[in-house]
Amino acid sequence: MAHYVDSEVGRLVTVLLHRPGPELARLTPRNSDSLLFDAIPWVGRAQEEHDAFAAALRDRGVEVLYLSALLAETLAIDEARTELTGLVLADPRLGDTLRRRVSDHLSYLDPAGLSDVLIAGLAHEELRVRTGGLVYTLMDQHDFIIDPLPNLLFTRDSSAWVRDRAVVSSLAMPARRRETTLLHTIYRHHPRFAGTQLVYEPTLESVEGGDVLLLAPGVLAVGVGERTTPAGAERLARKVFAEGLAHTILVVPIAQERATMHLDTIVTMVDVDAVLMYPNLADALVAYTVVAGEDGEPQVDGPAPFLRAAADAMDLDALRVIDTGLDPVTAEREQWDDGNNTLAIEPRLCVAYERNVGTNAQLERAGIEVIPIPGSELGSGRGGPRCMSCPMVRDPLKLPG
Ligand SMILES: NC(=O)NCCC[C@H](N)C(=O)O
Repeated sequence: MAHYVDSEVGRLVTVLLHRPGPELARLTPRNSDSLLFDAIPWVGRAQEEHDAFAAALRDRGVEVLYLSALLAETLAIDEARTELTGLVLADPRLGDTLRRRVSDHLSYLDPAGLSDVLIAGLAHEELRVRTGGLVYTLMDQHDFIIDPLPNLLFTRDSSAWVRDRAVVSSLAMPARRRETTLLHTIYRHHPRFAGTQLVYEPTLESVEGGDVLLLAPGVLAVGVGERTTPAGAERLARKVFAEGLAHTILVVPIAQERATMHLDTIVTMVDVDAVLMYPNLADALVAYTVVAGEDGEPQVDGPAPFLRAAADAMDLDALRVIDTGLDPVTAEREQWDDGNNTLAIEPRLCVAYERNVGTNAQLERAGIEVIPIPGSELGSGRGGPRCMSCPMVRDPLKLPG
């Protein structure tokens, strides 16, 4: 199976999603901040919304893969099972006694059951033991023995594909770090990905998929801010240059704030030469242009206005810019609600949250067809259709002219 992605907008063939499940039911007012949710989602409704998202993609001929199914299939392989349970059991919080109890508990689970626990976590009350030692005894009943992964929903961030290589992210926030161990094991053990080379690994400097945009074949934009660090962008640049996956990387500083946690919260592509962009930042955004020097080391030029640097790198006269929202206040509201965060199915066709009516009208006016999906519950984690999807196959982009 050839996985291949060289743009944001080439016809989408295969995408990885995660249908949210019991891990969302772990969110409480007590833990939602540290688990990176702004509200407590209604789980059943979030699942309905997600099913509508998956159906919209399937209706357009896209193959939808589910992360939990890939994980369960991977866990049927002994080596993968040993690797992932080993990582969970290595948590120093457990101590030896509780570690033995957890190990016993996991050993009785079939691959699907183990997949469920690795995603939804294990609560204190779910581990029924007569004696769990000091650690179990002193744990609060609200504590988790294995932390849940509610942000697995945002499959964009934990991995991304650049041409035929997988970038397994190194996630910045403690609440998300274990997500990448699942992807790392899936890509190295699941038969579907046999022979896949990894360009990035979870132990390296922070890089998150939401910050990586494939502006055009050979041209990447990488946001650096709350999540991806300059060191991560530099490491990624060195790797993609060494493997001939790109000739130019635009490194784009973004404010270290929740509203702009990833580059794809302020800019996404909707056509080969058009971006949907948060107007309150459009003019201020700059980019450093990074190319490979003769010694293979990244060479940095700039800064220059982002839109100018991007057009130059993409060999365009200019990028067409469509504004999020109609006025500064609507723009700010709709940017917060992921109005910017569209997923292109092909040039001029994208999926967007229905609630962002001003932005979606702007898109339609600019000739971009919008497939609206509900997202009132899904959005409580602050992520839209692009965040919730990891394209694995897109048709190679044919550039105009
Ligand atoms: N690419 C994205 O912007 N992904 C959204 C991630 C939301 C998640 N609650 C987080 O804070 O990481």
